[in-house]
Amino acid sequence: MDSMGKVRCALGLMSGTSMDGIDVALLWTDGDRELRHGPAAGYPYPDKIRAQLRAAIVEARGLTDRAQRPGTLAEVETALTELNAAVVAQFLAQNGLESGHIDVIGYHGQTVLHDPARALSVQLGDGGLLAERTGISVVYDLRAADIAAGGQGAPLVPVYHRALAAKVPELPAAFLNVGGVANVTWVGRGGRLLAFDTGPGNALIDDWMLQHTGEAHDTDGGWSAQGACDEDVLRDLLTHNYFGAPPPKSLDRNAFSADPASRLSVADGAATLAAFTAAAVGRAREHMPEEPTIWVVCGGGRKNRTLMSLIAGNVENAVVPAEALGFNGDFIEAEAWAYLAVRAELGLPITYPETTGVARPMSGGVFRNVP
Ligand SMILES: Nc1ncnc2c1ncn2[C@@H]1O[C@H](COP(=O)(O)OP(=O)(O)OP(=O)(O)O)[C@@H](O)[C@H]1O
Ligand SMILES: CC(=O)N[C@H]1[C@@H]2OC[C@@H](O2)[C@@H](O)[C@@H]1O[C@H](C)C(=O)O
Repeated sequence: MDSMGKVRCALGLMSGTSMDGIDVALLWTDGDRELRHGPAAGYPYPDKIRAQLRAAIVEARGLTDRAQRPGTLAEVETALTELNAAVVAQFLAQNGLESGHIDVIGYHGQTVLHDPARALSVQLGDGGLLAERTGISVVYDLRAADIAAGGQGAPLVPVYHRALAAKVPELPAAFLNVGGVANVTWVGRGGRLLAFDTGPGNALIDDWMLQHTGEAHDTDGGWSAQGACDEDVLRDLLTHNYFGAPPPKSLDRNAFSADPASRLSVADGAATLAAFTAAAVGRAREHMPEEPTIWVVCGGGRKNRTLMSLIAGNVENAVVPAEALGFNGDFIEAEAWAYLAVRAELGLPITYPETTGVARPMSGGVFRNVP
């Protein structure tokens, strides 16, 4: 498979479950092995949008169809899409680019509901409006075809992790993304894959910090480093039947509750919730065919030093931030959405039985060309 296809210039737009903002990354790729990384940048959500999204998540609980937009959902979707268009314009200007330089945008949007048991995963984001505003073709709703075909609709980043694995000295390797939720991709020799959400990532820690200190997260793990894990509470949290369940499996942002920790001090709560995320990563090993030689950690959670050392205590072999292999750990998911858009345009698979449980490898995406 040395034949290199046509290289396309793709822009990935990712807004993850942390609801912190929009990550943008440029990638030149043939949708296969050719990867050339361009500039990347993060644009935090304004407080107003963040508050609207928190309300939207509550409203979205009642949805029964991914296309429904009752209540404020339609208004929030339009505001969010306009914001993404403004961010694209800003990103292009900051990097001396014009819309004509970009072949395609891979647009994730914002997940407001993920319930694979009901074949429902809803991302707010209007691809048609984004194409109109930016003058660039858009591929979006990349989870839709997979979930309609009986897959989990998540995680989708594994096919990109597999492409990155070419840079890992020895397989099998695990790519661990610690965002709001945490997900892992195990890449074996010959590109064999296994992927699933491991459990909580930062979401419980973030919510805890916001509630008790008004801070958005446990910066660098400072609070958790001062606290002690409450083993009884941790045991209680780990009784959830998700961890022993075999993959495929994926999670909603709010699948777990921090209630068992409610009596703890701020520092002990942060330490216990970090220990919960790390222990869930440890439990993920039960499902892997072989121990990874290395754990490559991406996503904002890799900046929580307490969490990183707790993860290291729950796995065998090395745990390194993505930067150790030359990757930009803040933008792997945005790059992945650029990569997925190109694969979708080429009709290449983006999900597999081993990543989402879909019956056979599937392509996906909804396409909106420039009007
Ligand atoms: N300096 C830091 N110290 C501790 N945690 C941090 C730091 N910087 C970011 N984070 C954490 O990382 C989170 C953002 O991570 P990231 O952008 O990878 O998540 P996401 O992409 O929104 O989520 P997902 O992968 O679930 O879709 C923040 O909400 C915060 O919890
Ligand atoms: C439904 C949804 O948005 N899921 C996210 C979430 O955040 C992490 C984990 O849960 C993962 O399954 C997924 O995101 C990544 C980008 C993915 O699909 O690969």
